Amino acid sequence: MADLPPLREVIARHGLSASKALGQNFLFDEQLLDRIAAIPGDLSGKAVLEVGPGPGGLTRALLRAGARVTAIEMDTRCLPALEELGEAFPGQLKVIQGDALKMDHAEIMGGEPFAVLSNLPYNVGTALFTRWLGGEEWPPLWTSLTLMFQQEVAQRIVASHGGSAYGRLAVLAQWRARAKLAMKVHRSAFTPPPKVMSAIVHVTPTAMPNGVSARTLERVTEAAFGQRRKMLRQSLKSLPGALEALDSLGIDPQRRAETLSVEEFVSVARALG
Ligand SMILES: C[S@@+](CC[C@H](N)C(=O)[O-])C[C@H]1O[C@@H](n2cnc3c(N)ncnc32)[C@H](O)[C@@H]1O
Repeated sequence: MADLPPLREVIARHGLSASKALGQNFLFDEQLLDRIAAIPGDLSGKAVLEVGPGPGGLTRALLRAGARVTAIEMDTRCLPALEELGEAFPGQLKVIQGDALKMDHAEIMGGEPFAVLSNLPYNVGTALFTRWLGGEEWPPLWTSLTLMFQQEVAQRIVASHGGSAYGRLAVLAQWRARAKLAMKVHRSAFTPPPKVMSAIVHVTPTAMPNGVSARTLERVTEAAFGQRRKMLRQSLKSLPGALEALDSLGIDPQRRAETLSVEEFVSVARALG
């Protein structure tokens, strides 16, 4: 196995001071990085998409685990460090420079199933998460998502109905996938430390319920949680057929959005056709 220099040395040698504009907070603890790389299970020989490798901390853990990694990084300053890493693991690492939000990931991965691992800035992470979990096509080409979020967002993704964390993100993440909180990561593990705690969410696709369109479900949750303090009879009023759907399903229109389970949202969307 390749003998790699410590990450701090790599960063110093390549002058990779963390850029605030690019949301850079680096992880240096290699044991922690190995534990993160182990979350999706055995990656040996598997295709992995890593978004935002930065200086390559998680990347080296993935390569050590035997994964074939395609990494998309926006910051050109990181490329020489990633190139060095690629040389230490011949044939295992492909680096693509650019904005992951503007790329077709399935195409980049050559149509082959892949696991996604990523530690991204909050806004980019949420945008990609919504994209990976949205759309009518299911199952997706990705086999799992292992993503770092600020802890509060991670809790919203895995939330059950009945609480204030439950909302559109939870329904999106749970109606045809299993989402669990895999690991909490203390802010002090990052350089520089962010203001808030982080957590890693692990998502795996499940079967898509029959007769439901992703777009319709999205419209229902958008309307319901858009006015989450209101009763459904008010918040869903603007959606044609929604109040009739509640009636036919025996769902009390005086309930509020956060009391509806994921399954109940799915049945409302199914009734709307
Ligand atoms: C929070 S840092 C994490 C770096 C490294 N993975 C780690 O854990 O130490 C996020 C990385 O994502 C990169 N990045 C930010 N926005 C991006 C985008 N839209 N596409 C690709 N990379 C992006 C940043 O340049 C940065 O290297």
